[in-house]
Amino acid sequence: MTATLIDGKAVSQKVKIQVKERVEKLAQQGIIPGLAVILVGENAASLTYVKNKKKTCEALGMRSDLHQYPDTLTEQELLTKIEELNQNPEIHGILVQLPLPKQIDEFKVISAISPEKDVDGFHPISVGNMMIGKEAFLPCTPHGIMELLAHYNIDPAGKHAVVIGRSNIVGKPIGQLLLQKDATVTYCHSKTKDLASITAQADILIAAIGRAKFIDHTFIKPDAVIIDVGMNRDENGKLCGDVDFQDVQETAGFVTPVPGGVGPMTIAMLMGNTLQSAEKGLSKTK
Ligand SMILES: NC(=O)C1=CN([C@@H]2O[C@H](COP(=O)(O)OP(=O)(O)OC[C@H]3O[C@@H](n4cnc5c(N)ncnc54)[C@H](OP(=O)(O)O)[C@@H]3O)[C@@H](O)[C@H]2O)C=CC1
Ligand SMILES: Nc1nc(=O)c2c([nH]1)NC[C@@H]1CN(c3ccc(C(=O)N[C@@H](CCC(=O)O)C(=O)O)cc3)C=[N+]21
Repeated sequence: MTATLIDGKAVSQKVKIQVKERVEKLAQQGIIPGLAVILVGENAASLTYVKNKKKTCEALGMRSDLHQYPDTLTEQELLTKIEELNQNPEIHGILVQLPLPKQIDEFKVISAISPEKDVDGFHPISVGNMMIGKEAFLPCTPHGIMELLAHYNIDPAGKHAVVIGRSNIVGKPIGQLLLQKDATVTYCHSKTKDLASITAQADILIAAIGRAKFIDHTFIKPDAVIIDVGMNRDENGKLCGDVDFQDVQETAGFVTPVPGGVGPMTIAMLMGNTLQSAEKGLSKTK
């Protein structure tokens, strides 16, 4: 038996259709959801993400402004720009593309974004609210993964979920969201000993490592759900995930491809958060 494909592209289309309908409703009241994306430097992965976001915003009738700067930008210049966007009523979401050049303190920058416009869900207030299960913008990649699981009727309750990676943007928050859905969660990272013996116990395995095709069938339990977050280039320069997609086919129960898995869901969730921010702004002014 080959694994069932978790089709992130198809699920993201459905999400985007729903977003588009709500954008059209807002437009009748004269409001266009606006996303501001700040890109400092020329990180290749960031450029692809930025391009996809712009395209999607346009397709959904949303506004997207790209603010692009050379990697010599100072921290103060960036903070001034963020303050200006915080004040701009036509902008409902602000996203600062990570990583930032080393002269800029990432924490300072993220903390400067108004939590009401923090559509990435990276502000400490958003993170705190998410942790205690209160309303917050959820980080797009983990939120997209939860939507994928729900769409395929994969209920995390009582399952052993193993997360490889503990970054603030993917690893840590996906573990939290799975915990909220009653999974038993184990985090692994670069200091974990005997990784394969732990991942082999996973009913749901989340790979957020950043190493091309690192996870093969020897890491996984038969019929496990494998979610591949990685965005890497293989030896031929082709986009690939952290999972060796071909090699796990006969062992896994479900698997996400790269491209076409988690990535498109990340974009769809970002559009959803920006729309939600615009809708909230409207209800406040009423
Ligand atoms: N599809 C999407 O929408 C998105 C994809 N990505 C991609 O996902 C991947 C992860 O991103 P991100 O979380 O930002 O990456 P980080 O580099 O911040 O984190 C990588 C994590 O993997 C762990 N790790 C590294 N090597 C090993 C190893 N040999 N064994 C076990 N654990 C290891 C690290 O451990 P330690 O903490 O000990 O260093 C770290 O916690 C990247 O490929 C990125 O491009 C990211 C965001 C969105
Ligand atoms: N502040 C911030 N927030 C982020 O969410 C963030 C970030 N910085 N920095 C970089 C990473 C990476 N990331 C991706 C999202 C979507 C795709 C994506 O759309 N991938 C598609 C297509 C890729 C292609 O074809 O090139 C796919 O997997 O099918 C990729 C990568 C978000 N990140």
